[in-house]
Amino acid sequence: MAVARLHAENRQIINLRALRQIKVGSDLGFRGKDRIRSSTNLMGEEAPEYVLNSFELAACDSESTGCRTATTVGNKMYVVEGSEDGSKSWINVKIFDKLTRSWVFPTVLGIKPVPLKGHSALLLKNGQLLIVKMDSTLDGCIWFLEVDSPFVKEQKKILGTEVVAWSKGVIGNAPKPIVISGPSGVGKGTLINKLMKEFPSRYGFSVSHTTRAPREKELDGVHYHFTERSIMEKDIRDGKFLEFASVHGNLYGTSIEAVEVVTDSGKRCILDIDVQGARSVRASSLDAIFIFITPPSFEELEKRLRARGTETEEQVQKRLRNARAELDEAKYPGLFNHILVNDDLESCYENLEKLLASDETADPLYQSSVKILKAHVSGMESKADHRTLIHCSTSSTNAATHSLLMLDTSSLKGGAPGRTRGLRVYALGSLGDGLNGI
Ligand SMILES: Nc1nc2c(ncn2[C@@H]2O[C@H](COP(=O)(O)OP(=O)(O)O)[C@@H](O)[C@H]2O)c(=O)[nH]1
Ligand SMILES: Nc1ncnc2c1ncn2[C@@H]1O[C@H](COP(=O)(O)OP(=O)(O)O)[C@@H](O)[C@H]1O
Repeated sequence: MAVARLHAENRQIINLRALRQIKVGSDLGFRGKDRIRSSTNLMGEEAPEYVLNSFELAACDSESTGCRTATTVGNKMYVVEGSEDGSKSWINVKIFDKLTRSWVFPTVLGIKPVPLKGHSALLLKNGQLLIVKMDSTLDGCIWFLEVDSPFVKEQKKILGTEVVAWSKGVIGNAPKPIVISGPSGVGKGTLINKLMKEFPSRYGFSVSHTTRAPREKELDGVHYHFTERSIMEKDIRDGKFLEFASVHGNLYGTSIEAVEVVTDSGKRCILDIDVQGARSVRASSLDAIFIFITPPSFEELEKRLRARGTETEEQVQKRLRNARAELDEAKYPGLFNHILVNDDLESCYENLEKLLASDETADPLYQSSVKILKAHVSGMESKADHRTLIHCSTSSTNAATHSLLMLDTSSLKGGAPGRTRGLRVYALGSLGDGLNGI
């Protein structure tokens, strides 16, 4: 019934949409051969607007010339274009300012959906473009380009340029990442190692970048990505980091990729970062659980730090000074969800395990062999309704079929720079492979 009603509603809207379609491109420097589709501005419009163009009309061109979409938001038109040419693939976002009639090349933050052989775009009410990649699995086809979101507005002020930011859409809710902080020598590493050893397939460690020198037994890419300050600073400017901080005189940071490598492997991500980093993650799009590990006494902390024997006396002194500040900052209300005292190692570990188990009832990660060959997205967002239709041609076996998916964007969490989680996808049309009610 619901499916039939949707189809009926959509047929009416197609006609309205035909009248509203704007043809752009002739005066914008596009080559005549390129096809451009434009979506009208949904921002500020009260009435729900939704469309379903015919598949042939809407399907995006994925020839070797690539694929472009153009979406208007206020006085700006956001052009997303990408192509894969042999071994080279590229993706580009540019903005046409209709007032000055000039092109602007924005700072592009986040991880891009490369390769982008073809795509379809739709402007959502929250200032994000929904981008559906073609020739991609269902799990990898949904992306968001934030063009007018609070995050992008803030970055524009900081960077003084136009900014857009990518995030990948993740179907379902994976369990929240875990941020573990605490003073140097309290036992964070020991507890995390124990957890990873006992549950290697459940937890994965976010490998940070640091400018400090490796310790004797530390391996590059395993304990840290050891890097040069100038390289790390450039990557920070390029928006590759979720957070970073200067700790004990060195630069430390969590790259977006470090977290994504873990979550993409279906594991729960553990971050070992300092209190400043924890604050930044709190303010970011990453929806995490924050745990502070505290020592039974300051004397015991000093004893452990010295017994570890990895620091010079000067470094030990610096770490102890910073430890006092961190222990104070941890009391700041609303920063840490849990504070665990690491007195006896076994009982602290047991408490940590219990705490994590109580939060592990989230949905399993969704994996699908269904491939989106071509797609067209159309929205039906209103204040109460955040559903989007994806009209696509799919393939799960050798045969391609035309299908209709509905994407529920009402409970999205996170966003750029990182992942947009909590997407729900429902199959409305002919999709096999157990897709109904994902
Ligand atoms: N903000 C931030 N802090 C980090 C990161 N990685 C490690 N840290 C913190 O940097 C501090 C020093 O770490 P490290 O040099 O390994 O020394 P340790 O804590 O004495 O083992 C610790 O408080 C870590 O939690 C990161 O990516 N970001
Ligand atoms: N509960 C504990 N009791 C005694 N020693 C501990 C305890 N937890 C950790 N340690 C020891 O303290 C030292 C510092 O621990 P580590 O995990 O390296 O701390 P962090 O990662 O917080 O800097 C290590 O030598 C470790 O074996």
